[in-house]
Amino acid sequence: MAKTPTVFIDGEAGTTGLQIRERLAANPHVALRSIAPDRRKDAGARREMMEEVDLVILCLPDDAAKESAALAASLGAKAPKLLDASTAHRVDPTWAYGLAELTPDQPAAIAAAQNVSNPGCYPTGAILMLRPLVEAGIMAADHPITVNAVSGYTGGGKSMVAAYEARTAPDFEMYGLGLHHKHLPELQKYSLLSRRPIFVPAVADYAQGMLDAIPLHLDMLEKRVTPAEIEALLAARYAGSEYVRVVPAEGNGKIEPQALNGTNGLEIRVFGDAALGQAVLVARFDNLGKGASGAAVQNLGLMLGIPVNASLPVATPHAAE
Ligand SMILES: NC(=O)C1=CN([C@@H]2O[C@H](COP(=O)(O)OP(=O)(O)OC[C@H]3O[C@@H](n4cnc5c(N)ncnc54)[C@H](OP(=O)(O)O)[C@@H]3O)[C@@H](O)[C@H]2O)C=CC1
Ligand SMILES: CC(=O)N[C@@H](CCC(=O)OP(=O)(O)O)C(=O)O
Repeated sequence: MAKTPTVFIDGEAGTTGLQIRERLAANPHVALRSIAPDRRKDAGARREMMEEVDLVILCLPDDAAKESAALAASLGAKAPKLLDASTAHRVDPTWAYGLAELTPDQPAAIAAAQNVSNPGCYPTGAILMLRPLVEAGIMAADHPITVNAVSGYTGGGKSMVAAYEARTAPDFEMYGLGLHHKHLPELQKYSLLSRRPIFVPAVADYAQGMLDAIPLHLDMLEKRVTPAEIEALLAARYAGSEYVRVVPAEGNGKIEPQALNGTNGLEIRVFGDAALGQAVLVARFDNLGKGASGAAVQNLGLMLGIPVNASLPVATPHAAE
């Protein structure tokens, strides 16, 4: 019988690490290994662990992730596969970008790669909406794009969770208004945009759930299309996808961010008015699901060639439409 692959989660006690652990705990196709809590930041202990396992998931701040990647590289041929949840390697051409729905070839690229970078939460939704429009020649690569977004406070990791739980953080806050948010390089690169987008994120007083919203003036696009035609193009692009769904934008022009919490799902809607020539593309997903830990488990399944459940064992969607 083939050996069960072994996995070490470096940063397993953090927000992303804990959720990955929860998704893998009952999976009989993978064996999780841990370092004693008091040695978890000890480079020697981490290097020894890396030598033993088949794959390491880095759930660490960027600098610590770079340090871990260097430790793995120092093992040469004995280096495990790496899956990095941080921002450190997302536009590094020697790492595969772990967004399986990016192109039809991406799952195979992730499966074959030694090192995979898990995407940023906000770029995941925006890239999946923009790239098919650029590839189809509907949107020019230099089209001026703005991405407006909101995240639950778990997106800021343990320190932001603590600030919200202590009631010392604002109920709602826009940020990134210096226009240098760390997600911009990957958002621009994988959306195939030549013009730097404007990104306006916000965080609010709820734990989990994300919306990315992209307003479009349709007469400024390369080809005249209606909101329904954009919806049809995206629906055809993601037909058959296990996790990404294009959903009719019914209702009263409202959407809340928490309905997919606990799952690895991502929904795309095209709100719009053909007569006005305007549309707003909206992606909804769990920042800790398809935005982080769910995507990581989906990638781990591809990298190890094993079946996985990328959603939590008991997904707890927060609200119905
Ligand atoms: N939260 C989210 O929605 C998302 C997060 N990410 C990324 O995942 C990574 C982890 O984020 P998140 O889980 O939110 O962060 P947290 O702050 O919740 O967790 C980080 C963990 O890393 C540990 N750690 C810090 N430095 C070291 C070190 N030198 N060696 C070993 N362990 C260390 C921390 O331990 P201790 O607490 O003891 O210091 C903590 O357990 C980040 O790079 C983030 O950008 C990616 C997508 C979304
Ligand atoms: C609400 C909040 O602060 N969110 C974080 C993004 C989440 C994160 O740090 O993770 P990834 O870069 O790995 O996606 C931020 O805007 O910096």
